[in-house]
Amino acid sequence: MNDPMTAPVGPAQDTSKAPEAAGWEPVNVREFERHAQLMLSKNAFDYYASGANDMVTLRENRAAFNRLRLRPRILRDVSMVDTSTSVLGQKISSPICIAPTAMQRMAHDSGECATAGAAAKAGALMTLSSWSTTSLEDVAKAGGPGGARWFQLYVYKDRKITEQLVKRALAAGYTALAVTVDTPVLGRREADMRNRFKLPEHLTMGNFVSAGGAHASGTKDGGNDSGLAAYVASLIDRTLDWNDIKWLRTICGSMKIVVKGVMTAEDAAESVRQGVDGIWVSNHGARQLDTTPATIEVLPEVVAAVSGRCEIYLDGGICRGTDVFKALALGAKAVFIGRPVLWGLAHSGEEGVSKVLKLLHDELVMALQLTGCTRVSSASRSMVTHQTSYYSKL
Ligand SMILES: Cc1cc2nc3c(=O)[nH]c(=O)nc-3n(C[C@H](O)[C@H](O)[C@H](O)COP(=O)(O)O)c2cc1C
Ligand SMILES: CCCCCCC(=O)C(=O)O
Repeated sequence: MNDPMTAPVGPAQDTSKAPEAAGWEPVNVREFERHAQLMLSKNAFDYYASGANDMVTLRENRAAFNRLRLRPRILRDVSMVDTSTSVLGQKISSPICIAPTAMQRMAHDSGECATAGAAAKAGALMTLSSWSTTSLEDVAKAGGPGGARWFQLYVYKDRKITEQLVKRALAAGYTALAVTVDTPVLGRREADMRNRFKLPEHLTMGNFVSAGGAHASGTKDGGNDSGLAAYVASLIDRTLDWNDIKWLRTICGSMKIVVKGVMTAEDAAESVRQGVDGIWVSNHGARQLDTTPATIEVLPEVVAAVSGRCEIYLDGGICRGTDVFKALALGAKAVFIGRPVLWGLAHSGEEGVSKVLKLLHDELVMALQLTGCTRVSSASRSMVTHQTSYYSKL
């Protein structure tokens, strides 16, 4: 297996098969996606890009942001803008954080290490997937001692494996566990079914190498189906409930606990009752239950139910600085981006991720300036309205 820290530029960056991609400097996230489509194998691009079933929610995650209108304030000296903030007491340079996405080495040989390097350079928070193609220890090393890092947890049926993973994350300096709660079974991703999705043979699930066998390969023979769905069905614990969150608290040491995948006021209120440290509003990038609402649409009900008792984060469909602004204005403490990071990786590894982070950061700064805000906490509820509110006043 290649050492991800020193691996040569891999086939994903070979533009000889995609001459249209050579020298293309995308100017927005959607162009990074189009570029990635030219560069990546169909197996990899479809896995990264698709949503579940008819992808209604995938479209909604974007469309709902576009239905919101901004109400800018004027004459407020925006010559200096400060985007810094904090999550769970940790200072970060920007409210734009990195969501966990599995198997990043399909996008670039340097995969998760490149993402960690770019995050550390930008002072951004990175969340590493349980299903990383690099070990969590190597990713921590790549991010360096100052890097802000959370670890995303999938709970395995084999609780010893789960417990070891949690202990390793603690030892490696991850400061929070983002427990993903929306994935008792894998969503129906039809492109992966058609492609009979498989993790390429030269890659492994970096956190499970010592567990060996199916744990490390990341896919099982799914027959005519996606190998990922078969892997999840055989190894991931679908009995997960609130008692497991209590159990995780007993083994996670100083790491905080964030539940990732909250979509209703009821579950937000229950999460607070159960004493979680943070609530992550997410529909898993529209890859699990299709026809749920967009995340930005459910944010207000979650904010109301939580009523300031813990931090709230949001992901899903963010690809503009104005999207970030809208989520902050509606009560998110920070936002997370999933696919945009993969598109940056596919473009040019660490440099590509840095470019995506900078692009979104610059767009956020401009959104703040043009709405009359000099810091992220100035983005307020009154600055966002639904497009229909203008028609109702006619
Ligand atoms: C290719 C891919 C892999 C993902 N892998 C994980 C994962 O391992 N763990 C997890 O909790 N969420 C995973 N997610 C969901 C993301 O963390 C996040 O919720 C979602 O991507 C946000 O939407 P966005 O891609 O529109 O930014 C994955 C998403 C994608 C697109
Ligand atoms: C227990 C479900 C694992 C899902 C695999 C990675 C992921 O979250 C995704 O593909 O989406």
